[in-house]
Amino acid sequence: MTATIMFDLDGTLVDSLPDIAAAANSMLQDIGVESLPQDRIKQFVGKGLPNLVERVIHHCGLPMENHGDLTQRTLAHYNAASSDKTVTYPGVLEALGQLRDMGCVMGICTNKPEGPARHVLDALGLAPHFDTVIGGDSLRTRKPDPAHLEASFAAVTSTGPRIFVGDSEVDAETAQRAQVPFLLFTEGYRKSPISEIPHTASYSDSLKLPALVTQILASTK
Ligand SMILES: O=C(O)COP(=O)(O)O
Ligand SMILES: [Mg+2]
Repeated sequence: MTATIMFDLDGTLVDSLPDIAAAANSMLQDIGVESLPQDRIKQFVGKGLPNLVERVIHHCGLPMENHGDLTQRTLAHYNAASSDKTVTYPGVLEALGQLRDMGCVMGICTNKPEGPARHVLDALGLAPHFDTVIGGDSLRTRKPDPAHLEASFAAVTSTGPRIFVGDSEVDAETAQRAQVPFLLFTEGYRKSPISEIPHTASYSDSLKLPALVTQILASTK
């Protein structure tokens, strides 16, 4: 038996924070506001770009009426440089190759806008592993709405158990609401202790992923 596996992108397969932070800080520079440290911006990642900009506006005490304009500015900066400093986490390419060899069908369910998500996957050589990419602006809703994950599974032809792999509280809530087993990557952008994030299993080394998927397949036989 094989599995159908949806993956979160930012903080799970790729460390994209440097490019996300650079885009947000370029937007702040455009309007003459001082840059924020990368670790601060990390706390704002997870619920999509419009939400990140909303949190930057709130943090900097800027008027919320500029949200639309500042979101477009940030997206433009991000589209211009979404893979400059972004790297694949160690072991990810090997693990994806092994899962593919096991016959798993895989896709991306990310809150990153679909355009830059596809660009990053292409630039880092990850795209061939995935049969679908559903971004944070692809539907009228996004994670933690389970409809985002359900639409991602519905977009691929698959058999066998479903699994979701992610790094955040948002991903855990999405999996729980969709009633899908959840594998938590502990080295991404989570804000809470691992013990407070509901998960089926967790891992810090992506090379462990194929074995964890095999365990879930064995337990669902
Ligand atoms: O863009 C975000 O806020 C997070 O993206 P992710 O869903 O791939 O983690
Ligand atoms: Mg993530």
